[in-house]
Amino acid sequence: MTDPAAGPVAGPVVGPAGGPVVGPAVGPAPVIEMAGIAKTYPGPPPVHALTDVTLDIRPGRLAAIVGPSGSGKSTLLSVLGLLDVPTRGRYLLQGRDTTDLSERARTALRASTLGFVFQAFHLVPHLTCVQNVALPLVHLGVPRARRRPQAVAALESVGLGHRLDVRPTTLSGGERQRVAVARAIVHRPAVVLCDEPTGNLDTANSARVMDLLTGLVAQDRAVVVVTHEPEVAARADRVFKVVDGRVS
Ligand SMILES: Nc1ncnc2c1ncn2[C@@H]1O[C@H](COP(=O)(O)OP(=O)(O)OP(=O)(O)O)[C@@H](O)[C@H]1O
Repeated sequence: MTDPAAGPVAGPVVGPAGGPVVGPAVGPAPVIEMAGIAKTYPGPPPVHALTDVTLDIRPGRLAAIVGPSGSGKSTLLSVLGLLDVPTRGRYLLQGRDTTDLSERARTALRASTLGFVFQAFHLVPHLTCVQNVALPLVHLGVPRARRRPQAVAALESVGLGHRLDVRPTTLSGGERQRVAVARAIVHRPAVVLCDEPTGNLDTANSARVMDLLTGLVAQDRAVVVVTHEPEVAARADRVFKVVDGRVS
């Protein structure tokens, strides 16, 4: 597993055994493998939000999840993000079966392996940009002295090295989302999960955020984007279509 406290934001992803991720001719080994995943919300009445979902996500790839409203995209992202537990099926993250993890182990795995970007940014308004970006490092127990340099490096990597100590409320929407991207990558997660990351942005800022996300892909991270926007999906290496809880 990538050591989230190991240093700068950029750099090659390594495999579970510490060596480079080397896969079959089809591409690098999957970082995520789902087989037969189902999710039913109990209700009443019960809602079968996901049915028999089998997919894999590979490093160095941008995957888009598209589909009509209510089709199950957010549910799929929640399961991928270890925020929700499937009713059935198997979910391997970096080769580790997540199905029977305790809540505590699930939270720890989520914190070390995954980064999140949301449509509405979800920044803490009373913290500065650098404090917001350092939050995942606090949760991972990174020593205080190492947090700021890592957060600064992450903000520099999204072009915000000059806005370190201001509050995000003083920034534009595009800048706020770039802070959110910095927060998502500061601990060097293997996978970045994004829920409509450009949904609140104009065309120019959307393109800039997508450039950042494709830059992560170039660093061998896996990026997964739920989107309604065809121009975002058009940049994906793989598009998963969700219809009535089934993925194709
Ligand atoms: N907590 C919940 N309890 C019960 N049903 C839920 C819950 N969350 C979602 N659902 C239902 O599960 C189905 C899939 O919802 P989901 O939010 O995953 O769809 P979506 O594709 O993300 O939709 P949208 O594009 O509108 O955000 C819908 O029928 C929804 O009403």
